[in-house]
Amino acid sequence: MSPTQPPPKLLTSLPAYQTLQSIYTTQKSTPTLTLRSLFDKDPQRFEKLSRAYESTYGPPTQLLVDLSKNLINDDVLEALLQLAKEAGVEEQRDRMFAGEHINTSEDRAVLHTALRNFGDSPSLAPTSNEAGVSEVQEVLSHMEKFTEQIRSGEWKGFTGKPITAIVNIGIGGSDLGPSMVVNALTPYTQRSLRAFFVSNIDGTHIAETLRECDAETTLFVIASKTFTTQETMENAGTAKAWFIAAAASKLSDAKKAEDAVSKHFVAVSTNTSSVTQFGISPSNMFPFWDWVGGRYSLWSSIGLSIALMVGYPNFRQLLEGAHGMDLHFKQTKLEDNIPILLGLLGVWYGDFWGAQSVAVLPYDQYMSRFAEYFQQADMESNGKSVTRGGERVNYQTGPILWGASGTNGQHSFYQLLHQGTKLVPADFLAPCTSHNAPRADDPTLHHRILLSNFFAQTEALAFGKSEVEVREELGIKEGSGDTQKEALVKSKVFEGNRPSTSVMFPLMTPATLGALISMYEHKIFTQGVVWGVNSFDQMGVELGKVLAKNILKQLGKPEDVKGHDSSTAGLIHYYQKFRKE
Ligand SMILES: O=P(O)(O)OC[C@H]1O[C@@H](O)[C@@H](O)[C@@H](O)[C@@H]1O
Repeated sequence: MSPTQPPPKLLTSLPAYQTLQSIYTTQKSTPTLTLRSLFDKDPQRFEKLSRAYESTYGPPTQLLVDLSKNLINDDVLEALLQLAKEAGVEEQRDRMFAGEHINTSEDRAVLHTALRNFGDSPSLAPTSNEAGVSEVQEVLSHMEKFTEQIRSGEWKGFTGKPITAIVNIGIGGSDLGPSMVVNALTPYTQRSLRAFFVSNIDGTHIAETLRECDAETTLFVIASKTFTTQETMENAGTAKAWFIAAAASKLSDAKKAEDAVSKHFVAVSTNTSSVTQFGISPSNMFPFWDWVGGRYSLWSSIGLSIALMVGYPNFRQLLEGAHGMDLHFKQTKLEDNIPILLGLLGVWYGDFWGAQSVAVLPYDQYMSRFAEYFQQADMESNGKSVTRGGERVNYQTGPILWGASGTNGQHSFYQLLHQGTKLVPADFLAPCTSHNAPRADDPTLHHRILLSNFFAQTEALAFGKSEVEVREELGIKEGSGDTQKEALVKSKVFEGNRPSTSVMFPLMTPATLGALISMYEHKIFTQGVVWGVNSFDQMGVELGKVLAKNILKQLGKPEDVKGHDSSTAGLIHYYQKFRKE
């Protein structure tokens, strides 16, 4: 740990924690935080508790973040902001931007924000002289040149045909970001190019993808920060063997087939020697640096597949949109700082109301992978139970994050959101305008219906339907004496008071998406600081990897299966009995 960085205090030891705890306990006995009464009492609640974001950098980008349907009043908000101060959110934020090694366990800087700083905002630039920061623009230029060559057809495959399929082979941060963004920005993609993302070691993933591809027109992007990840290396090896076999049969020359690899394989990594060893020349390599965390890497050359699909200018706008939000996060006072407010709300629900999970619910089909992406970003960042100082926490840290795009979720899990026994704070996101107007006679019909559902759901969650209303609707007076009818009344009641945050934006554009991702990254950061954890390592993924390597060696013969508990040994023996070679 750098000497300038004191070990964090436990959240429960902060004075503002006690204030919040007492507000929570008091309101439990005499409910003060009921959304119906909060809205009734204050006609200005929406104006007071919604925040409009307008970018000051890059393409004009707007977001409306409505916090008013959250279980907060002035006292809660004040105490939460005080909590952010006591936890040192602003100081830690400034350390991150400056390039201090805030990833203490790995002794690394955390500078994904430097990847989207084009030099116009010196106040956000790192002061630490971290190796690689000065190369960012150079790598972007290489990406720009290469993506233009592929998209224009100037870059030819080994038989002289242009590239028509991009296969990104990577996993975790080297997969989820690019695949989520390519999906979200589908309207901006070059439709003559198809994108595939292979991540799983399950041979089905690569096999099904290769069935769709033609070696003559396919470009493989091998994306791995470390270039040692088992899944990626095996999938890349399989793709290379498939390619060489296809090229050899076409060219009838093994040497020429090997040479053809350079036209069809590029690498994105921090590990030049392993890339070279794999057989990809450094000229076909797009580097990045150890200060870019895997789950924060889509802004780096890991975004190559994005740039290939949407074009470099749109990729740049994605980065600019994110930078606009970085400026907001760095420069806006706490009470208007959207990522900080979102982060504090999460702490309020997790550590005081006992919420175990949060739902992310985009009403935009293009954002169907948004929740999946943020599962890694959030849960791998803050799923920790010791602080940066090594102290075991005595409170909840990162939530379980889940979600699906609207309206699909409504016909699936929303029942639990409305009437279940668990509190699930939810973020609802929606664009005001859709990219699609599938019906000629009424172009906006689908979107109007979609958005009416978006508005209705947060209203229903917040205000519910009281017993009085249900009785009135059914015409059943209190104490009717009919047990069946009484049960029906109870089952139709919606308690309401279920919190949500709504995020709206004019249209899903590259810059808007950049701003949204950056907003959530900084929310995760804020929470990590409040909880005192290191949001930038992922020690918890290691043990399983080590055990799997050992087990792999024992899968051959039953007598090799050693050193396991009876369950694990029994499962391996079952596999050995039924497997087919
Ligand atoms: O990009 P590489 O190095 O292949 O890592 C891929 C993924 O590996 C996992 O084990 C995690 O550590 C992720 O954070 C990471 O994104």
